[in-house]
Amino acid sequence: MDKITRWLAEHEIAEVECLVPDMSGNARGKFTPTDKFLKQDSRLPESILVQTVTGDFVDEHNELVDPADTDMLLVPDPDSVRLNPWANDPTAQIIHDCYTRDGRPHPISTRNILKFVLEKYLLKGWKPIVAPEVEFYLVKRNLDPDEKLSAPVGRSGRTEKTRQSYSIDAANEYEPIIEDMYDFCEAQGLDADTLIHESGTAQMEINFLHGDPLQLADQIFTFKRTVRETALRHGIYATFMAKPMEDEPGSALHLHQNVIDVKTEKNIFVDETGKENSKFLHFIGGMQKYTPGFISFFAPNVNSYRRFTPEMAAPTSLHWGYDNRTTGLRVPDSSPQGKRLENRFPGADCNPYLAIAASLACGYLGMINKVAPSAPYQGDCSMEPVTLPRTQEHALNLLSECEEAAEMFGRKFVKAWSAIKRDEYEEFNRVISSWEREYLLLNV
Ligand SMILES: NC(=O)CC[C@H](N)C(=O)O
Repeated sequence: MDKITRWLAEHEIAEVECLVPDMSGNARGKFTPTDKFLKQDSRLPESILVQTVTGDFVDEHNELVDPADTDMLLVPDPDSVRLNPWANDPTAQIIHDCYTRDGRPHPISTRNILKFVLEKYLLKGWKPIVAPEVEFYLVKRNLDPDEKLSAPVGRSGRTEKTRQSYSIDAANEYEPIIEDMYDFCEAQGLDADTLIHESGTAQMEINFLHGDPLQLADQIFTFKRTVRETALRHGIYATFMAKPMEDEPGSALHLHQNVIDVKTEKNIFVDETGKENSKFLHFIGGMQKYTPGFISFFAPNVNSYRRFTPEMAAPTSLHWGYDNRTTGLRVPDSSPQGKRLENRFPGADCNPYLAIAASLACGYLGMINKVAPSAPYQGDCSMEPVTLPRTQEHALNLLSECEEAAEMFGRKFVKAWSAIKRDEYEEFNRVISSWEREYLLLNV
């Protein structure tokens, strides 16, 4: 706490945002005046952990959280203290770890789930390293959900024909927003590296520098808030929805991952001569074998499954390949120390703690169980049959059959996640879509 106290004093902080990521990876919490924050233990009701983008989850059977909705204990993580650059008064934002009242890491906190997976690595003397890339769209403000909410912004009215990844002119068009975004990132110490204009109109991608998985999950959590806030200040919205527009590419959260030996800090995916070794192949094998069971963490919303279509550089099957962007698992060209696997399955809409935890869990299981991968895929993999689940229901059924997911994430967590996501799926299914009305109302 000393480190935090000093930091708050140094920055003359008046208020502290005590933040906890919810099930969707969004920020929940409370504001506390600094003096109160320093004097009291922080507490919040346990039920915020089961909140999602669709609102509060009603725990009918009182199984997931304590029926009395007791407070859980919050412990601020000194490594997550950041300035909130858009607040009026000097404000700090601090991510908190959640504990049960008897002092155990809370089993339903998504940040804890990532920590559980990292502990498994540590027991083997390993430390994973990740580098995320996050895509998002800037969209016009429109509060009517029946209208095309997500019309992209842009003077040039680019269409599919003129779609250009990496276009500097397109990125320049959004320069004022992007400049503010960078300023805010810098003020918060986020390692946002390069920004490019992606192939969708007004679609951007930010690459993060590689580093510690928990730190980077915290950074993405903070970055999403930052991007939404910056866009609002410019009178537009930013969306991390996986597939916001039918005719534009979806948005991904690609994860580059490798593992180092804690003692030597050497990449365990290569041997002394720099050649990739069996651990690397088993890591890939694990990603192939266990991704179906864990896919609901890469694709957490009903909309996420619309992204898995063969066009637009999104994955549709479990193949892997060398420097092949049509496969869901890609081995980029690299130096030996940089040998890594890019997981292209997660959508930008995922909870970064859970997506990173799931991805590392699959690789870990592959190494532990020595799972052999298929042969690397050559050529255009988007021509292959779609084998990834196309619905949330299918993904949740795969999760329920995956004993390893319950072992890695904890039974209570998987139960909570499944209950919440099935509930959302049922709610979505109740809604008669405009497509159904258009084609079926008068024709069947
Ligand atoms: N940068 C890319 O490779 C495009 C990825 C694509 N937008 C997806 O949804 O997966």
